[in-house]
Amino acid sequence: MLDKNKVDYSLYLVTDSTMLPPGTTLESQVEVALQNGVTLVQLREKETDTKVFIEQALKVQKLCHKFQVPLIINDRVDVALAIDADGVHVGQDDMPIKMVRQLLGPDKIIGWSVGHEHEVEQLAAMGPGGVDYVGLGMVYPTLTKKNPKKAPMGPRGVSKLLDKLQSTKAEWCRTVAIGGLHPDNIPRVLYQVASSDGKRTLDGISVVSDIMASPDAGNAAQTLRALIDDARFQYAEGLSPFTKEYSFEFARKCVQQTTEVSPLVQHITNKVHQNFGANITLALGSSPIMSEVEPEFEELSQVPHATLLLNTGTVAPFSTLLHAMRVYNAARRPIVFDPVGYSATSTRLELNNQLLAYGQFACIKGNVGEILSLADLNKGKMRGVDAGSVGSDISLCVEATKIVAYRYRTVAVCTGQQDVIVDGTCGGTFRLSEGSAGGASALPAVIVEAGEIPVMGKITASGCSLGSTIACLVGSISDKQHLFHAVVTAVCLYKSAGKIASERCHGSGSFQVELIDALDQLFTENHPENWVANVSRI
Ligand SMILES: Nc1ncnc2c1ncn2[C@@H]1O[C@H](COP(=O)(O)OP(=O)(O)O)[C@@H](O)[C@H]1O
Ligand SMILES: Cc1ncsc1CCOP(=O)(O)O
Ligand SMILES: [Mg+2]
Repeated sequence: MLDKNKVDYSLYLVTDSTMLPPGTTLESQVEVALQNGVTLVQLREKETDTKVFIEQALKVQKLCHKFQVPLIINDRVDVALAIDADGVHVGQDDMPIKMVRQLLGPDKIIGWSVGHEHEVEQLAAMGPGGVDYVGLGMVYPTLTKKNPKKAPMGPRGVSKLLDKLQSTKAEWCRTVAIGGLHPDNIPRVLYQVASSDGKRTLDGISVVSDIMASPDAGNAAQTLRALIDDARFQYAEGLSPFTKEYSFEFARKCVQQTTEVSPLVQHITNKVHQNFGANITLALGSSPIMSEVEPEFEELSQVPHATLLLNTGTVAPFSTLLHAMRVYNAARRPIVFDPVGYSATSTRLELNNQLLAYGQFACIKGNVGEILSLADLNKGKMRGVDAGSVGSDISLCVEATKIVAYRYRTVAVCTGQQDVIVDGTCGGTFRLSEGSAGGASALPAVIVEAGEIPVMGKITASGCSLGSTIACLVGSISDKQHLFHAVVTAVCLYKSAGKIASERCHGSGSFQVELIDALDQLFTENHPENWVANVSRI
């Protein structure tokens, strides 16, 4: 007899026989998946007639019994009743939960597809007698769901739904994430998804194509099982010791590589920054390309060492920003995100939040106003795109930068007289169902400074151009090299050039020109030990 409180949701297979590879059947795929660690099965056959569906359900049920794994039927309450399945999964447009419960009785499992906070409120209002678990998503785009009604929400969107489950006290409700989940993004999703209070993490992940469409479904399931059991998230190699000698050596190598590979830096940036950013990119031995033409994004992203600078300064159309982000994420090429004027208007806030909810960024860079707002530590909204007068409290800046780095699993940079850089990518562990441990405060952080350089804050697009600089250097590194160090190198280089330029210039007009000259010079000479900016670990 099923005890629905003891169900293991960790690896939940949802079937789809339209994607079976040649030589396999629905049953053969399910069987090898069960042999290799699947803990729950849902029969989801949208295009099958009732008679065949029941035949299939009985066969799959036999397999599930053999492995003592519960079988859930998608949508068809009648089929579930007819074969005495363990539960039913319904979507938002299917039979209402109350009716499903009346038909199934209290002991069966009811799952619901949930993508919006108000749906969580509804299930909370129904109490423990309603929904037993929710499928949260979709996390990433997937071909499995044809014409999806929901936009991908990314790990951040899923976390927000967990927050809602917490605030509505729906503690009985179990959760799995679904949509576009594969071995290359699952550890990150499991690590990243947690309620803000850290008390709620996912109970499992749900996959369709990764197993059903695999020519070796056993191996696919085993890989997923291992990732879940390993409970570790690893973005890059462990953090190297941050000694001065190591930093110089890394910086030299990083500049050298940038010269050698000349990264293509696609800029989707504001009009104010375009010319300046292109010249800075050239000074750093890289190739700028300003493009907002969606059909060419994919081709650009495939160029070796392509990098994307995504700057929301004069707000390119949302679809363009989103498309570029998807393309570069899919190509596993780095994106440097500069949410200019993040909370200056509600339009910007909404747009930036949507990008942040879905995408994965190598680096998020902002001025103090932007980073404080991103960390929810800014009182009130920003007045414009410049930092304003909020920036004097360095410990608050460090706290905010850590929150941003942790929340978005990125290298976060907060600019100002002192630049704060925090590494949120270095890895960690997750535990299904047990809440998230650790947190932002333990992340490695450094401060880069070269004294007060007021003129740096007095030219427009100086922050944006730091974004270009970061993108150039980040574009040059390999997967195995440490992203954090590349960002630190870029920030040091830029700050050092700013210091030199400020001494050579006659005012903010000539500062721009001197800044490009100084960057060019420092980059060409490549002697990081002579850079004037100081890096200190905090
Ligand atoms: N008072 C200052 N002293 C030294 N460097 C500064 C100062 N203000 C800004 N910078 C530098 O200028 C660049 C732009 O920073 P900031 O003005 O904070 O960003 P934004 O241009 O996005 O508003 C960064 O590289 C930052 O380090
Ligand atoms: C003035 C202005 N308006 C929209 S974007 C922009 C440039 C902002 O540049 P930065 O963030 O580097 O100061
Ligand atoms: Mg800026």
